[in-house]
Amino acid sequence: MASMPPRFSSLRNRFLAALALVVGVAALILALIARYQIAPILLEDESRYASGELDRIERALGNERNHLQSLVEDWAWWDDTYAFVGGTRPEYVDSNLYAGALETLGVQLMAFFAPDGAPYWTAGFDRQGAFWSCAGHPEACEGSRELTDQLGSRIGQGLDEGTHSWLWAGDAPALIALTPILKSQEDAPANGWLAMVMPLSEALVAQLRETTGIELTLRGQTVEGAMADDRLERLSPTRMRVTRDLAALPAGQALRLEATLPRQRYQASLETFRFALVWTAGVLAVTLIVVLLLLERMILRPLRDFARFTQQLGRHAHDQQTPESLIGRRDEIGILARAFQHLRQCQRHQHDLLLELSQHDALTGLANRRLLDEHLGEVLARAAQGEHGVTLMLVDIDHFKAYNDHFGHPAGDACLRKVAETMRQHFSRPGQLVARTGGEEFTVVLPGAPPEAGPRMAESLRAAIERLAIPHHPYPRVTISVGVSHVEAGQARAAESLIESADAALYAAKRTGRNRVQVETALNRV
Ligand SMILES: Nc1nc2c(ncn2[C@@H]2O[C@H](COP(=O)(O)OP(=O)(O)OP(=O)(O)O)[C@@H](O)[C@H]2O)c(=O)[nH]1
Repeated sequence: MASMPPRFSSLRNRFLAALALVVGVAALILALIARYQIAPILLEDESRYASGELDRIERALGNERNHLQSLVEDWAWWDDTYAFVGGTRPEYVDSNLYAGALETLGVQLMAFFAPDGAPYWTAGFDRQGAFWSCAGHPEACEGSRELTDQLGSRIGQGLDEGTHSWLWAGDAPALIALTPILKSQEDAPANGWLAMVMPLSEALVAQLRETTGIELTLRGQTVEGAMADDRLERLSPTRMRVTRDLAALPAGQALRLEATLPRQRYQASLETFRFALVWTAGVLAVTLIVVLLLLERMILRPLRDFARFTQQLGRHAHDQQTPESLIGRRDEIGILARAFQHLRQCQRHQHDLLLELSQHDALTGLANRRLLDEHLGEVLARAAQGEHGVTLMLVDIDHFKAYNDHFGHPAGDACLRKVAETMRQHFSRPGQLVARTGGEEFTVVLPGAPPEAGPRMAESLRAAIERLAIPHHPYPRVTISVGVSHVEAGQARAAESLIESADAALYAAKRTGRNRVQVETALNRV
């Protein structure tokens, strides 16, 4: 008999386990997507943002550069300057190249060059802020000639006659602008070059910080080989440092732009992603719960009821009807329940048929010996308990061989059926049983009949058969002989004994002429 499945193999638990596995795999895939798809996109976006911020600083620096270029062009295209480098205006030094003038311009160094790049005049401030102004190299007045040498050699190598500007990444970072000295009105050749150097001082950097809103530093840096790309260093979940090297003089040096930026853009994107994820997970979880509840209600619970019902059938309640809650369903479970019900009905029908066949005689439909034995055993047991007495009759058709021989076997069968039907009608009360126990021999069990009723009832049967008036040959009609035995209420008597007595009485009836009833003699009683 089938039993309920072990806990784990129940449909519900297996489904839940499979679901947990699917959810786990989905979570893992989601984590991998977040790690290898989403996070790189967000980080890439963050790098773009950082580079954009550096671009802004560079543009702000460019504005300073433009300002310096305008300044140097103003001075270089001034006729006094042209005359000064031509040697015809020496008072230019006193009236223009003094400390206050350079401070006002915000310039650290002004260098006038001859057309071949040789320094003509330099004026500026040294590291300590001391002002100098002298002809030729700054060295001549104890200044550093590193920058003027660099510019001089560039002029010497031949520059086109436009304005040039560079970043300076020496000891003190600075902006340089260099332009040819030209006459303002006439179309005269350049009379040399003027360079102005504006320090990228702490004040200027502070101003850049203010205009861009970015925390930044500028410093000279030695570089080897090609200029590296922007470098981004994530310092913490909320801060990052981005670095860019800007091409600068002298060769091998770069001006390093370093900005510390907040990571709120990345954090905000991450937060949005998490928010979407949490809500999606929440909606999915609620959906899953609803699906599980529906599954439990629509499929699993009815299936469990069905399984429980079939188990009960196996154990005891064989006749129990399939519950209406299952039969009445319109879904597949209802179809299954109805098909099951139909199968059970067929099975019951087959069972009844088999029982009928195994307990009844095929020709007459009367009980057979098996049913007789069962029934006789039961009524004798009740008789032994004093419930009632039992009368038993053995009935045999007289000269039936002769009947068969004369009328043929099929007619013999018809005769047997007629006799059997008459006997059935005769003894049709509850508890009374007529069995065919031989070819033309029958046994009748009559519980509850008093001892004196047996012979009377047997006689009545005999007369009824005779009244059928079934023609015989060479005898006038079909008759029967009956042997009767009886057991009284409260007496214990074996079935064999009762049958033997009736058989002996039947034998006596045959011997004494047939077509008669013979009751057992006391001698036959055991
Ligand atoms: N037609 C038919 N005949 C059967 C059937 N079963 C047994 N018989 C016949 O019943 C006959 C019984 O004959 P016997 O036992 O010699 O008894 P009898 O001729 O009735 O003689 P007595 O019993 O002494 O009166 C046999 O010829 C069997 O072939 C059956 O199912 N159908």
